[in-house]
Amino acid sequence: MPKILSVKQLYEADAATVKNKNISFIDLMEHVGILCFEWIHARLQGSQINIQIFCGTGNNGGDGLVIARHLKQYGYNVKTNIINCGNERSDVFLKNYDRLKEIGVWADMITCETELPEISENDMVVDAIFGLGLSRKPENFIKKVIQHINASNAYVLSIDFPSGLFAEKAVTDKDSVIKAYHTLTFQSPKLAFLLPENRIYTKTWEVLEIGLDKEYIYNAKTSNYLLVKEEIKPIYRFRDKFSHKGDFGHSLIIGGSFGKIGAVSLSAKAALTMGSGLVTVHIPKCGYEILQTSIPEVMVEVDGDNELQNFNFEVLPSVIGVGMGMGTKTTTANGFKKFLNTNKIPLVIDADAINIISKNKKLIELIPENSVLTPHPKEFERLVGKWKDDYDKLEKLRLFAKKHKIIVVLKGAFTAIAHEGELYFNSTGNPALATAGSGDVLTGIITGLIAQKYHPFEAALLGVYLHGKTAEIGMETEVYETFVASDIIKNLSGAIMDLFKKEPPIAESNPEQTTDTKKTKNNDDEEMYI
Ligand SMILES: NC(=O)C1=CN([C@@H]2O[C@H](COP(=O)(O)OP(=O)(O)OC[C@H]3O[C@@H](n4cnc5c(N)ncnc54)[C@H](OP(=O)(O)O)[C@@H]3O)[C@@H](O)[C@H]2O)[C@@H](O)CC1
Ligand SMILES: Nc1ncnc2c1ncn2[C@@H]1O[C@H](COP(=O)(O)OP(=O)(O)O)[C@@H](O)[C@H]1O
Ligand SMILES: [K+]
Repeated sequence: MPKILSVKQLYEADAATVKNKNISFIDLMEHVGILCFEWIHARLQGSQINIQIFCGTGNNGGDGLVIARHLKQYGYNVKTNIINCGNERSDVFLKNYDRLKEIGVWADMITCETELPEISENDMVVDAIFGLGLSRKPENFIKKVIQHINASNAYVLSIDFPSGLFAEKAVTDKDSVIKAYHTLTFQSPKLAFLLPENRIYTKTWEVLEIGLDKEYIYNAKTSNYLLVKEEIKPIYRFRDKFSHKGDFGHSLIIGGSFGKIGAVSLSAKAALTMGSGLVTVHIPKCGYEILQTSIPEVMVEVDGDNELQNFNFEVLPSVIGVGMGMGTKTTTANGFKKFLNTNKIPLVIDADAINIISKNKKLIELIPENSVLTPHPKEFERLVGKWKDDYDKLEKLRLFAKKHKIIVVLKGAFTAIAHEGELYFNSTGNPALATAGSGDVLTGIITGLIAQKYHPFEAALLGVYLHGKTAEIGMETEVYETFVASDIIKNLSGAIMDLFKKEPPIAESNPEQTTDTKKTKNNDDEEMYI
């Protein structure tokens, strides 16, 4: 599973690569710079626009100088600006400065505000001011440079990081960070890119595999991972020829109230479509006919007139998904508490069931081990209280799931699945999923998987991944706005088939051989410059 490495680990991986691969750091930087150059060249195809490269004086700036040299050698219009960030100049920065001079290019040294170059909105800016080595928030003159770039409206490509964005802690001054269109980041996805509070600093990003020492990365310990197809595929189980519906479990979906029967209907349909052998819904009477006519495959039990009261279901389910459209009225809340007191069946807890638990936190202790909670951020906040920033939120998530021995699926653009102190960030999905009932479908999918004896943790990983993939498939024929929750269910089959679709072979990146790139992209709708 792609690891989200820390800054310290990335520096260690660098050192291990230099040591074990018998490659000098300057050659490694050359390799990295060429990968970035190739990325730009593939998109610009020789276009004679102005490219302005802003370099710091550390190794991020060194990358910028390598990019500048190769662009220049390919005949691009390049202007290289070196920002005097401090007294330090890294060795490889200086070497690359000389190499640029050797091909007859003198970079402009910018040391104060009055020297800031004009940037047209038609220019392309390459931001190589700070990367991993950002040690404090940019201030004074450097902050002015960053603001100048941001105000230009030019397309900004950041190298490794948008300059000014910390890798592992929150930004305290929004005006001191580059707002990139796209970021080419090296080797590992960065936690900073997965957090909603950082969304303004890079619209899109992708990982360039730069060939750092595999053994180091294999052994590196982390508790943050990016969830990608290669890791999901082995979780999926094929059906045996002689299997029958009894092998695939019985999902019970509990929820609904007057006006919100659709939520249960979506969950039930999703559990069924995901392969649950049987599905029963336990709903208030007002939903009886709706459910019976809309999903004939599903069995219906009723309880209360317009909202649930007793939770006295008669079936013996393998798993229960509970909370969708349920409401939090006192009668329902009391019935739910009684149910939690006696229940031993694994649960998938969503929406109002989470809200009821949040109002009476003692109920958390009654949640069976390995149950799955699927809050969106607001529901999670009701459960654990406010957080300082998104890093704090992730720590709360990690601790909450570990302490209560449950799996928490914190929904969002990069849904985070917390299990045993580790976090798994989903890589699929897009804003088409920001639509009514999308979460209800996710609960149904996870419930349907647990019914089929997937471990709840595996069900959460597979369910979240497939849910996101349906929206990517949807965008082959639709736009974000027209995609609705029922389309998620419709595309589930495509999402499963996609797991086994043959991808064109991806060459592995090797620092000694600079033409190969291996990429992990965060989305498909990256804005091209041309
Ligand atoms: N493994 C990999 O991924 C590879 C990484 N590579 C590249 O190396 C990059 C990391 O390079 P790096 O370590 O030299 O740090 P970098 O980001 O250039 O900044 C350090 C300089 O900035 C300064 N400085 C910091 N904050 C400041 C502030 N607020 N205001 C003013 N100054 C500030 C700091 O000064 P100091 O804090 O020491 O005073 C120092 O001079 C990485 O992002 C990637 O691009 C590839 O080439 C090879 C493989
Ligand atoms: N911008 C986005 N990118 C990817 N996934 C998203 C995005 N917005 C929402 N989602 C996904 O859509 C689902 C929304 O769930 P939720 O907020 O509970 O919706 P509802 O309450 O309408 O059912 C979650 O799985 C979430 O991860
Ligand atoms: K940068």
